[in-house]
Amino acid sequence: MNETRIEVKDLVVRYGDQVAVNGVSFSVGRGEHLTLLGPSGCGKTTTLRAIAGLEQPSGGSIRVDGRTMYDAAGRTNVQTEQRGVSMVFQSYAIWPHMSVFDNVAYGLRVRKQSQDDIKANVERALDLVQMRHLAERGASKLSGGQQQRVALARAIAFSPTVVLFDEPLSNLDAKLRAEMRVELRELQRRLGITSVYVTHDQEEALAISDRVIVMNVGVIEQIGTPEEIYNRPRSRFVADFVGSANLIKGRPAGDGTFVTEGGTSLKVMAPHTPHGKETEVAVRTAYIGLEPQAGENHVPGKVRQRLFHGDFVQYVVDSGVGAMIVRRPPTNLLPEGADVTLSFSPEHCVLLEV
Ligand SMILES: Nc1ncnc2c1ncn2[C@@H]1O[C@H](COP(=O)(O)OP(=O)(O)OP(=O)(O)O)[C@@H](O)[C@H]1O
Repeated sequence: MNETRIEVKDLVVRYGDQVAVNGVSFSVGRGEHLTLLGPSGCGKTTTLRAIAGLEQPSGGSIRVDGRTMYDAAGRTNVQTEQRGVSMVFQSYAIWPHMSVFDNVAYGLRVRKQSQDDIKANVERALDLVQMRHLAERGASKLSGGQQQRVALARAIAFSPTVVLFDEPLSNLDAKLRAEMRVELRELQRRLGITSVYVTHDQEEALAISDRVIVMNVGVIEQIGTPEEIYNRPRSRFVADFVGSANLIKGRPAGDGTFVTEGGTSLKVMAPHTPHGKETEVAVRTAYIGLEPQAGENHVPGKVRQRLFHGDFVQYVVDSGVGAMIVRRPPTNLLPEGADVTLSFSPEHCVLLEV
């Protein structure tokens, strides 16, 4: 995993006056699944397309498997077809008038493989996505999930070293998307594919990635494993965009203590050094209990609202540190108006840097 397969350094991409990607650097290890996550317009698709050679950067460098694909200084810019990378798009981009087999074979024919190789490679790819039994079917007669599998088979048929995914599951309904995530992750691990994946869906990013890059307005906000991003958000943006968190304003008072605007003293953890005196702590909604626990921060409160979601219950609790959202399992339901003690450990009370 430590062997670097993709290296992006100080990447800048402009559209006219607008800077879409503003100095982005990261690397992807062999067999790693890295996800670029961020809101619409943050530059994640542009970054991915630049790696594929579909976008012309104006600064920085891109290396894949030790080969320089783009280098502003050295004026290198390798053509898309010569980069050895494969891409799966949101809109499947499969041809409805062709059979499943021909769709998958297309890229191999373009690469002038022999008939025998084409047959073997198409069948292997279709086996991997469990679509071989539908090889002769017309692509227009497939469900959304099956079409996406064909697109995936086509992307892996020529054994690319790197696969780039641009929101490949976003056209599927929620249930199928959840199923395909599991399949995709399984396939990616089994084949040891090095991949960069773009999504705006934070749940998807956390579920399927080895590491996640959170982007905002053309720059990287944070890079880390899904657990690091969730448990140790660096900024208000990350705490807010990934998962759900309560943000409490105040200032650090030394010795791992944080004093809220309302004067409540909390024990916190500080994985990052805060920039200013006024800052915030983030407390995940899933990490707050409603009864006292030894060694935790305690804040008295009253349940203002209870929303039953099925898989969990969401409480809005008015407290001395503001209105706090709390997610609990759907058992031992508390009524609205109940007096509670908000309880969360210092480890889950994360001081934000910015
Ligand atoms: N072809 C283009 N011409 C001009 N501006 C563009 C072009 N493509 C993207 N942009 C702009 O560049 C910025 C980054 O776009 P990009 O598509 O990379 O964002 P994104 O994070 O992938 O968003 P989305 O999820 O909506 O695709 C946006 O402000 C966008 O409007």
